[in-house]
Amino acid sequence: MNQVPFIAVEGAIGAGKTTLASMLAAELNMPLLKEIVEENPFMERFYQNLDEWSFQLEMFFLCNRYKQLGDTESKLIRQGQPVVSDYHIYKNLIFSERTLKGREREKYRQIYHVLTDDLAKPDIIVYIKASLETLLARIAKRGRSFEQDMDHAYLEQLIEDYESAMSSLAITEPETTIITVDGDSMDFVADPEHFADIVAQVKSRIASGHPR
Ligand SMILES: Nc1ncnc2c1ncn2[C@@H]1O[C@H](COP(=O)(O)OP(=O)(O)OP(=O)(O)O)[C@@H](O)[C@H]1O
Ligand SMILES: Nc1nc(=O)c2ncn([C@H]3C[C@H](O)[C@@H](CO)O3)c2[nH]1
Repeated sequence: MNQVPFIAVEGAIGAGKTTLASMLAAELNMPLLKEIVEENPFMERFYQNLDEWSFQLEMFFLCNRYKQLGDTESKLIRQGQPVVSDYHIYKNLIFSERTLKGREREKYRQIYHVLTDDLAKPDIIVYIKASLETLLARIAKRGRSFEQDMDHAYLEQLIEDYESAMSSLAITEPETTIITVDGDSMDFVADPEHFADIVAQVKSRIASGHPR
């Protein structure tokens, strides 16, 4: 691995990505790339009517992430600086394949590939895998109003979509190391030993060397 790793934290809604990414960035003394969700003007309407608002919402997320990652690439990654991000660009496809249909899905796929195929890919993905019960508890704890009536079937489906996505990334991006964290049993917030265990895994992958 490059001595200056690009680390992305991923997992379904409420898994703890931002929390863990912030903790890792502080612990490893790396800059944090954090997505600002509240700026998305379609969020509330999307959760009220998925079919009507999916395309606008997915395009907004895609354009924002493209800009943010493009900037990060030129300011940090290409300058030899490490970074910890609270998302992987691939999540756009995980969500859009679930929320879009027909011509919109096809058009979105094409735009996704045009925009993202040449972006830097993370060296390490820390994938927080958590059950529906855990995700619902964390979504309730965070208390964003637009997420409180989320369809459980949608969330359950996303858990499966994340599982498939991580399996396909392991094949299509073999140079990326995926560290899976059991988000139900590993409480990196409450238990310092659990966090230390995750840090040790990340450090060992960095030390093991793996060209980007
Ligand atoms: N290991 C944990 N134990 C207990 N609470 C946690 C844990 N991780 C995160 N939380 C809490 O769960 C809520 C969701 O966490 P966070 O915002 O980090 O999730 P996320 O995966 O970034 O969410 P999103 O998918 O919406 O971006 C927050 O209130 C956070 O404080
Ligand atoms: N449809 C859709 N596409 C995405 O790319 C995407 N990324 C995040 N989210 C939702 C999950 C949380 O509610 C909230 C914060 O992560 O935004 C998304 N929803």
